[in-house]
Amino acid sequence: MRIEDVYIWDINAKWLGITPHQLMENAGAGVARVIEERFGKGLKIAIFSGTGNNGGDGFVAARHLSFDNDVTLFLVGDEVKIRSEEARHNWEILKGLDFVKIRVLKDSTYIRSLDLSGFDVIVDALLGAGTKGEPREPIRSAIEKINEYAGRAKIVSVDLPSGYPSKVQVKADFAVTFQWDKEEYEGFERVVVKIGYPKELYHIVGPGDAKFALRKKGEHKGQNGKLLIIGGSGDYYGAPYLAAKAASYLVDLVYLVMPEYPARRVSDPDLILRPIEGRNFSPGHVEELLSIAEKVDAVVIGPGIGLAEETKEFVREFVRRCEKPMVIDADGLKAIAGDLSVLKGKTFILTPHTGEFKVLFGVKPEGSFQEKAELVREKAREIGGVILLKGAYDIISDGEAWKYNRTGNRGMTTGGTGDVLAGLVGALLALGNEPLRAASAGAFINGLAGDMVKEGLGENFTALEVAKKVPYAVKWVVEF
Ligand SMILES: NC(=O)C1=CN([C@@H]2O[C@H](COP(=O)(O)OP(=O)(O)OC[C@H]3O[C@@H](n4cnc5c(N)ncnc54)[C@H](O)[C@@H]3O)[C@@H](O)[C@H]2O)[C@@H](O)CC1
Ligand SMILES: [K+]
Repeated sequence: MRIEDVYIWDINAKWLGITPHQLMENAGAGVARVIEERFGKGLKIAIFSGTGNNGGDGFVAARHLSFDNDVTLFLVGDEVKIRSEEARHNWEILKGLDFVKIRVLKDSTYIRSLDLSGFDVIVDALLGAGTKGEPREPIRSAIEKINEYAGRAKIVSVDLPSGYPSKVQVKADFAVTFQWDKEEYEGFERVVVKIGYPKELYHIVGPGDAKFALRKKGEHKGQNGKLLIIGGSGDYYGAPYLAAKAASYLVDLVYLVMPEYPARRVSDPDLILRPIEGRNFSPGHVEELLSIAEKVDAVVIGPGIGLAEETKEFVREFVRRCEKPMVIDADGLKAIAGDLSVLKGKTFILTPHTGEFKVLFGVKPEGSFQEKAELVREKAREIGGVILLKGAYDIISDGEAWKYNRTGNRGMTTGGTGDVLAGLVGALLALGNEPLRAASAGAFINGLAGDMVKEGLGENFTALEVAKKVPYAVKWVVEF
């Protein structure tokens, strides 16, 4: 478990309706439970809380422990700094209790003069995951004060020893950390307590994934992604256009390369249109496309590209030689189905629907979404890349983890929504995301945009409307 995942899962938990109040209650109750399990009851307990949510867990623990123990709560800092609603709520409860003694400590000199002898257990809830830099006063003095009692009283840290990883940190007997043991924490004993996250969080794609994937990478033009989209054939210009349109909301530059015949139908100032000679892509275009690919961060190949033999050959040759991360979609998938070896050593995402999946791998995904997920994972592992299987639940795997996305609705069976998806996934790749995250976040945003269209129009809409809702979906995600 990485701290980055915790950030994402917290947001996804909120989306599932799990409130910060519930999490804090479970966290504080968990700390109290572990203390009583290890050390018994009837204890004299000092709890040091800071003004963040780590301190909030301390307030909750104080209440739980007060039932069978003698509890003193030391608030280190000014109570007006208790900002989160859940921490404030628990602080107000504590203030109304007569059996919990409360002392507010703002002055470092006073903290240094404190006498904590007589306490059996000291709970350290000063600083947690929100710590920035070295501990500052008066927290620093409180940490040093607690450490004077190491060996004399049992010291239990909430989430992690306050001050970690700087030099000045609480010398804890152990830390009670929440739900998962975080890989990054080391050097202290950790006891993990669950705080009510459901199993879904391992697999569900939510706004957390999308928010993380959308973080801006730079302030200058070109730093936030350049994407190449290769598609179109004969009369088909809609598919690559939709992919490009959707992508243009996320990245700085979209190069749309189409055969000149369909390209004549497109005029859009948001896109850089590069027509190439002829009605279809053919192997003669490979060099030209590879040189455009040099300039971008990622490539989408396949929307509307058609199934002419020369085009299939072009796709295989391009994929075999392109070194950029790629999204391969639609007819592009059919082109490579005959020779999956072109994917060897590449960074790529395949975006098949059920039928295309069957063409690619010779088996049809069937059964529950968990069963389908196992199959997708198996095939992703075999080909060494990411597969996004489109459906009522989109399933995404990189061969190790699998995820599923629930946004979207029946209206999205309309033609072209898959092209929008391919464009979004490509854009997220171009932003520098790892393929599993790009695919997951793309599926989420695409479905959310579709759900927003449905709110206004019902279930009869077109893919262009979905593409145009992308900025609204992105805004929603960023603000969530
Ligand atoms: N879903 C979640 O995020 C959960 C979080 N929980 C608790 O919330 C904690 C994180 O809460 P917060 O994000 O509020 O962060 P913290 O409580 O770790 O600390 C933030 C506060 O400390 C101050 N601060 C930061 N760095 C400092 C420094 N170097 N010296 C002095 N003061 C400093 C900040 O100004 C802020 O007031 C976790 O460690 C955990 O204990 C739990 O309630 C369980 C669920
Ligand atoms: K702590």
